[in-house]
Amino acid sequence: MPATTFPAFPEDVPTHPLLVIDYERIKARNQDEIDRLWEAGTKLGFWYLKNHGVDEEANGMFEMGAETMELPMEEKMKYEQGDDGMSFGYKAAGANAVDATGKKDAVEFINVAKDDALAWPKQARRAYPSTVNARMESTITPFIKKSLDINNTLLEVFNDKLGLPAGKLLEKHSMEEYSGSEARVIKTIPTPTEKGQLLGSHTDFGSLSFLHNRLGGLQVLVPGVDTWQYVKPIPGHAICNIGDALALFSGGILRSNLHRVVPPPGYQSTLIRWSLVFFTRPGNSVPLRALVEDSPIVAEAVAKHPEKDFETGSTSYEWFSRRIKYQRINNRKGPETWMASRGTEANPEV
Ligand SMILES: O=C(O)CCC(=O)C(=O)O
Ligand SMILES: [Fe+2]
Repeated sequence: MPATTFPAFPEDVPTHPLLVIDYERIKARNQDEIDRLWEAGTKLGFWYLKNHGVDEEANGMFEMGAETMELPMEEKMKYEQGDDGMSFGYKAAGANAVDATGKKDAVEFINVAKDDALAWPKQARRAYPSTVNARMESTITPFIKKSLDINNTLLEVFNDKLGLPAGKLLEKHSMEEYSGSEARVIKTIPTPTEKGQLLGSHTDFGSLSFLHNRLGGLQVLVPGVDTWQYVKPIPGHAICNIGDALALFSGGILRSNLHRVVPPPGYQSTLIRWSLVFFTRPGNSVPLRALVEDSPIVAEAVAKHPEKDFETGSTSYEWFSRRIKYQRINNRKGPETWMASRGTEANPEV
């Protein structure tokens, strides 16, 4: 079972401070807190979230992840994602590239679709290992429901700040429509000689990510700074970030920032690294484009930058499955395959 206490993040390693947003105050629609969330979402696209009330469910998810990763490889591979662009299921370490050279990633993970968690005991999208099924009702569905609740509240706040009609962003993330929304538990075995990327530099594919980290390793590339900087895990604080879909809907006002995972610093590099994410993504049929007809604020942002392209011509499903598919080593033909997996980071103006 993953440990719940960890050696501290070393003091002499520089980190990038994120704004700390208090979820209780956001829920109460405190204007100062909303303004700080807006600042975080528009400047870097990353922030800490405290008072989110999901620690217990997150601990259960880490246990589910550990139980799953302990299954024999042959068993896990029965639930592998495959090479066609589906994300749900198991991904072995080394199945994805981390860069254009085709260097392999080092992270193993299990992804559970929000659609399966909400439909349980019916199967919506795919079957899972027994360790997932055993904890669907007790652990996974409660974690996913709480995470959805939090991300939906944040979406409502961004909706209003963007001057969109009430409920517009929630409509694009309907609970009923199938989507790429999923929970992910990631395990990374320490690799003493590895200094490079464990999970390649990327922007997130959907709208909002809600991340629970205990060891360091996550790094962000802050606008205007040319070196990667660690984000230090803080107990009880989730790390939240904006993905491509919200950046596109908002005409680039909200920022989908590059990030990656490298070995944790100092003594932490000798430990198994566990992380947990819930990704909120738009419904499969939703076109990814700036919502210019719905908000003068978005329309103005787009008009100010005619050089930028917010018309992807893709639905959320197409965007998401393309990115998953071309990260896969099995689909690799050359550096162009990696380029085909890129999102808004390939268009750094967005
Ligand atoms: O493990 C982490 O800290 C980050 C994971 C991540 O960025 C992702 O899965 O998209
Ligand atoms: Fe990510």
